[in-house]
Order: sequence, then structure tokens, then C-alpha cells
Amino acid sequence: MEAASFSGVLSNTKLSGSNHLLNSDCKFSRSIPRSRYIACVSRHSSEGSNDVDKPSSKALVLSISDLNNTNNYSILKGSNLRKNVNLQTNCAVGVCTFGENVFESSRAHATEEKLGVLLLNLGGPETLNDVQPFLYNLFADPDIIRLPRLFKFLQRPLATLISVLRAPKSKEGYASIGGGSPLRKITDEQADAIRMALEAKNVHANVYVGMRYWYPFTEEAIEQIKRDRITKLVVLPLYPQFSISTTGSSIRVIQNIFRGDAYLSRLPVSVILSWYQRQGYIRSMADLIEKELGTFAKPEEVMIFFSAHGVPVSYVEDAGDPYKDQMEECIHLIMQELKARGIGNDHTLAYQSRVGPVQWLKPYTDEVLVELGQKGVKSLLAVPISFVSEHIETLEEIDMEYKELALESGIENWGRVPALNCTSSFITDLADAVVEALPSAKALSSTSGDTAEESEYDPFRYLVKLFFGSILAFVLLLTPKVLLAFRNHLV
Ligand SMILES: C=CC1=C(C)c2cc3[nH]c(cc4nc(cc5[nH]c(cc1n2)c(C)c5CCC(=O)O)C(CCC(=O)O)=C4C)c(C)c3C=C
Ligand SMILES: [Fe+2]
Repeated sequence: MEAASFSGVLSNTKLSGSNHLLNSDCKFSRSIPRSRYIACVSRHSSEGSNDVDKPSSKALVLSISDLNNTNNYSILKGSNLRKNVNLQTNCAVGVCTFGENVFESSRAHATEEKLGVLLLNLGGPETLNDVQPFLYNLFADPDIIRLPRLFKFLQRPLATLISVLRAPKSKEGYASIGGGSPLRKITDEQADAIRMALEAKNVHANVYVGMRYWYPFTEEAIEQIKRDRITKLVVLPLYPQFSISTTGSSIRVIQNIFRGDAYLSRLPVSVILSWYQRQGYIRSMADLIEKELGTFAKPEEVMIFFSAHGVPVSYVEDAGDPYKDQMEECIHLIMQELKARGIGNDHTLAYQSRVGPVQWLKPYTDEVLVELGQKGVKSLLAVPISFVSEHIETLEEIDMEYKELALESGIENWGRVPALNCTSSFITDLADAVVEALPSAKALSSTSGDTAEESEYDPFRYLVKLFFGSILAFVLLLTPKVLLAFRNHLV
């Protein structure tokens, strides 16, 4: 097989403003400078191929640009990003390295290499008391509530308002699955399993877990990485598909921390941006689906129902989030794999878990379930596809809410594919992804120089914007339509 190498640049520019994690007892309630980043991944290989594991000769350039500043990814739309998403189909793993083109790559190490793997995940409340502060952290993330620049100052008050309004409904959900999220436990188990799978390949690594919105926070994991004097790091988000709201948000946090730290900015790092196209993952998903189909009396009549976590349409259409394209590609690859095994069931994709009064990716899971029931579909297998661990949206939303809705709508036989969790073929594949990412690890910038945005910072302009922004926000928030929308969609 032709060897492929990945190279890229992940450069950032500091902006005025700050991010806060403000849950009451969070150790990291400190200002973290915001940054925007441009991540480019290019791939070089001398031979093209359609095989998932054999990269084509075209360079892959995946750019993620200007998250905070323009609040959109529009400069990528229709050009690089669309092209790249298609190219990524043939790519074994999308790897991004920090700073390669800009800064000198890491020199050979005189000291012994100490490998670290940082698993990124969302995090979830462990008790019902954690729910509101967890939601606060989530809604305070500018990659989750994407406010226009003029309204950025409303991020935290809005996060407080929405988290307080949403908390009772969320608490009910977490109460019904045992009083908290299983995410931390499962992710710890996955970390352990990946460490052992690497050991089996004679690769010795410390594996860390960094959550975006709850303990152990990404900041804590990075502190530990520093204490352990890791000399090379692979960052592996536990989201198969890239979204601004998941992998994008976590990478931004890492970048902000790394660029301000002398040790970290010199640490060679590879970031695996997405891995939904890896054969090991596709085959593991197909295995689970095949096994679960076997539990139905008439497996060939079962509708395979992929239910993906939704994102607001504006992420995809205005900000260029590749999530929808990657999701469709991912499902195509799984269905291809099933077909190769002689399984030709009908399938469909819908999006679940919408929050708030904006348009989310369609079709919506609840609406499609009703339609399928009305059309006479009798057997349905739900496949959660955005996430690789059991969590509230599989255990409560799919297993309870959607199941009930499906049965009410005329579907008689219901099944659900379990999350991959620690499935060994899947864990082995993630370990392979880590090993493949190692050669492209490069150090992030050690230069921090002021950026255009910083030098453009003008306190007078800021105050004027704040003044008019506040008036506009006040008027908007009091609009009966907005108030009603909040009430209907959050509680
Ligand atoms: C409001 C915007 C949200 C976006 C955008 C979003 C994207 C997104 N989320 C996941 C995965 C998970 N989300 C989880 C919980 C969760 N997500 C949101 C909101 C958005 N998610 C909320 C408010 C919550 C809390 C639960 C609730 O109140 O409904 C979780 C569960 C964690 C757990 O506790 O078990 C996961 C996992 C993806 C993959 C994604 C975009 C692609
Ligand atoms: Fe979510």
C-alpha cells in the first residue's frame, strides 16, 4: 500500500475577549484568550485509489477558519471545504498537525520519547446537581450558541438564562437514566482499552481524557500531560464526524491553551480531525447492525434507521460545517459494507436532539418515525451514529421517547444498535489511527505576535457596539415571538 503522509498548518490569531468556564466549583474559572484558527491538512501520496485505506494522490486541505471573529466558516464554503469533504472519503484518517508550514518541525529528541494520546469528548453531568452548571458550560461555548459578533457580550447571560430554563427538562432525562451521564465511565474505559491496544502493538502511551463541558475538563488533562512531560501527543476526538460544535470546539480550547505555553507550543502534536471513513470503524458499525438485525423475525424487512445528533442548519449553510456531508458519506460507507455482506435493507437518516427556536438539520427523527409508521413500516432498527458511547440521547431519547413514539405510530418491532463503547475491533482501529498519526506530529507555533484583530482593537468602537447591541438585544428578547419560542423549545 502506498504510504501517505499528512501535513498541515493550524495557525491561530488571538482576539480580544475571553472564554470562561463558570460552573460554580470549576477549578478552571479563569479567562482563556480566544483565538481563531486555520487548520489545513494536506495529504501527499503518489498513487490514487478508491479504497478507504488507500489515499488518493490529491492533496487534502481541510480548513477551519475564523470561528470567533466572523462567526462563520463562509470563506470555506463552496470551495475548499466542499472539495475537501469529498476528498476525505478516500482518506484513512484526517490528521491535522499543529504549525507545520509556519514553524520548524520538531527535531530528533535527545531524550526518550514519551507518547501521550488525548481523547476528547463532550462530558456529561454525573449527578442531577451538575446538570445546570454543565448546561451553562455548554451554552456558554461560542461554538454551540453562535452569536453574531455584535451580540457576543450576551453569551454568558444567555447561557445562564438558557441553562436555567433547560435544566428541569434535562434533569428529568438524566434522572430517568440513573441520575447522571455514563459518559465519563465509558470514556475512561475506552481510554484504558486504547492504551492496552497500543501496548499490544508495542506502542507505549499515556492516554488522557479531556471533556469539553464537564470533568475531567480538557484543561485538566493538559495540565497532567505537562506534569508527565509527554514528548509527543496525538489528539483523538471521540466523534467520528467533524462538527464545529464538537471537535471544532474542543480543538479551539486546546489551541488556546497551547499557544500561551512555552512547553506545549513546542510539543509535537497530531490532531485526528475525523475518522468516520476508517474501515475498522465502518466494519465495526456494520457488525453491530448485522448482529442486531439477526434478532428480528424477518431481518430483511427491517428499516435501518440512522439517527444522528442534529446541528442548526446555519452551521452547515452559513458556517460551512462539514458535519452533514460527512454524516451522509459515513452512512453510505456503512451501507456499502452491509451490501458487500449481502444485506440490502432499506435505510434512512434523520436528525435528533434539536434545542432552541432555530431550524436544525432535517428530516427530524421524531417526524420521520411517525411518517414511517403511517407508511406501514413494521420493523425498525435505530442506529445512533454521531457518537461512540451510550449517553443520554441513546438511553433516554432513543430508547424511551423515540421507541414509544414509533410504537404509537404503528411500528411493531423495535430494535436499537448499541453504541460501540469498547468493542474490540473498534478500539483496535482507533489505536491504529493513533499509530498512523504519529509521523505527522509537529510543534505548534512558539511565536505569539499580535494579530490583525488585536491591533484593530478599539475600545471606543467596542463601547459603541456594546451600547447599540444591548438596546437591540433587549428589544429582541422582549419580542413576544422570541419569548414564546424560548418557552416552547427549551422547557
Ligand atoms: C444547543 C446546541 C447543541 C448542539 C449544536 C449540539 C451538538 C452536538 N452534540 C453532540 C453530542 C452530545 N450532546 C449531548 C448533550 C447535549 N447537547 C446539547 C446541545 C447541543 N448539542 C444539550 C443541551 C445537551 C444536554 C442534554 C440535554 O439537555 O438534552 C450529549 C450527551 C452527554 C451526556 O450527558 O451523556 C452528547 C453525546 C454532537 C455529536 C453534536 C454535533 C454533531
Ligand atoms: Fe449535543
